Amino acid sequence: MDLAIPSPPFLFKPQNLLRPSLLHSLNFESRVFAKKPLISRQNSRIRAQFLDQKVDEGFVLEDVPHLTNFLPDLPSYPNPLQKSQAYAIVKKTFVSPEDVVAKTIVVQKDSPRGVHFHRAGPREKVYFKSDEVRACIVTCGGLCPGINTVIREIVCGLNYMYGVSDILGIEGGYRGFYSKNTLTLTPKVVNDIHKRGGTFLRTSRGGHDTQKIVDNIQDRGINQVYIIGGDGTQRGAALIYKEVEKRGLPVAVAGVPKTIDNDIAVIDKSFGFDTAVEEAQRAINAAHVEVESVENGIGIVKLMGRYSGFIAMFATLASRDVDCCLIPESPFYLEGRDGLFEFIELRLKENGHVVIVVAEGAGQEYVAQSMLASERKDESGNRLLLDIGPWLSQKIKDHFTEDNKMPINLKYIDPTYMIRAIPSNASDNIYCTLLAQSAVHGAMAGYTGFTVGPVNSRHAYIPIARVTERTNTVKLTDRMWARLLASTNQPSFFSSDESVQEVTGETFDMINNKSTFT
Ligand SMILES: Nc1ncnc2c1ncn2[C@@H]1O[C@H](COP(=O)(O)OP(=O)(O)OP(=O)(O)O)[C@@H](O)[C@H]1O
Ligand SMILES: O=P(O)(O)OC[C@H]1O[C@](O)(CO)[C@@H](O)[C@@H]1O
Ligand SMILES: [Mg+2]
Repeated sequence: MDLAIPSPPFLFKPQNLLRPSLLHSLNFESRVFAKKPLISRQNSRIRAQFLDQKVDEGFVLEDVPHLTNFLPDLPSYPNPLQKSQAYAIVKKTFVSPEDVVAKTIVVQKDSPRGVHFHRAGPREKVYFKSDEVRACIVTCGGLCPGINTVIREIVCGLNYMYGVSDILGIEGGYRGFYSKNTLTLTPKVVNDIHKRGGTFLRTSRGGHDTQKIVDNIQDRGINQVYIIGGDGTQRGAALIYKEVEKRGLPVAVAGVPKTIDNDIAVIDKSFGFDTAVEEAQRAINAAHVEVESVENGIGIVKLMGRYSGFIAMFATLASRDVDCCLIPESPFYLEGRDGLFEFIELRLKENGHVVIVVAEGAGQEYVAQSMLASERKDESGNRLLLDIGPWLSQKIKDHFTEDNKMPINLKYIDPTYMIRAIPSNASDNIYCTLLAQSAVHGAMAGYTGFTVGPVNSRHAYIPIARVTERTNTVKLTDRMWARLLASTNQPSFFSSDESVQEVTGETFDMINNKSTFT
């Protein structure tokens, strides 16, 4: 494939150095380049020379859109943080646009440099005058500890760091844009909200109508939109950003990823997750206390996790009282050798009790088969899950009472909403503050269509599409699941002759094409 090299003056502009658009113009496919260069090695050397050796072979930047991409004449201003007391003695007040965060930090000597994201933080120039900003904040999807902290810190960050005072709250999720009046948000109004669970702005599922939302943004003169929500919400945010771009509006769209399930890709962990895992300990502890006090006690705790078993996995690892953890990514079976029934019987004989943690999305096929249920969806189009908890409890009861096999004492605990309807803990609060401030710095700097989040502990600006293109799930081939199996000593539920690939979630999509249960 021949290399169509743009003229050097274009190439050597510093702002062009690392952009994927440039890589595209050089016949690179930015995202797969690290693994699969589309040009020959010789050509890539030519390219590296042209780029003043700033772009090494295998370096990929996941650029985020900027308002000047479609509004080239947009004026910029010195960042008011230059005069901020908060940043007065910071050594390096501003983050260079060339500071990047590596997606993969465990590498070999000869590995390509791989994918990188812009480091989040204040930029030297901003593209909004403080008194011309009209920002809005919306929260969508399910609840999660820490949403109120993010709202509070966006409001306070805009006001204290950038002198912005015109901030609106959109009530009740996406549909609030076109069906509700707005709330006025000031540091005073949001002062205490981080101490409460839930969302001060309320939330909803469904109701995303891009045209109506952007009409409303335009009508109200909003020029910064902060959207807090999960994968569905971020998909909606991407559509809003695209429509804003199509209409040529000077509106920055910033996403803050929120999900109790920790199912958002790329970022290290979602806010509120640690709080939820901590709260889950209380339920697990209660189950343990109950079953320890009776003969042949079996405790079952159901935790959230639609397609991703992170809450169940981390709650199990943290607790040490859990004998077996069942997650959507790891098919399990009940009967026969190394099945769940055999394992329970063994533990009862050994310890007199057993605690099982089950993620709500685990074993859905089983429940569906036994209930002959048809698929139902919520307003956002998410599949409504069948209740694995009572189903599993009943199956275990039936098994042990059949032929008077063994007298058992089964206690079922379902703390589902309790783990997400609480305020965030201290570390999540700090995390939420960083997310909010990063989002504010990014929007003020003119970035748009981006989401914020920590990548290998460094906060970064990530193109929205990167966090929505796949669901973050527990990889059975990763060490963390092995650590759990080593800690509980539970069966892995796959036999050695079975290909691990078949059960890792890497070869099939857990959402659309569920795994087969044997
Ligand atoms: N593909 C999509 N395109 C546009 N909007 C979407 C899309 N998917 C979901 N939305 C909108 O995003 C909002 C939230 O979506 P959803 O209910 O799926 O929750 P979420 O953001 O994924 O959060 P969580 O799953 O963590 O509760 C809803 O208002 C929904 O209409
Ligand atoms: O009942 P709701 O509020 O729609 O939300 C339940 C779902 O939301 C989640 O908490 C994700 O936000 C899932 O774990 C759960 O299945
Ligand atoms: Mg979701």
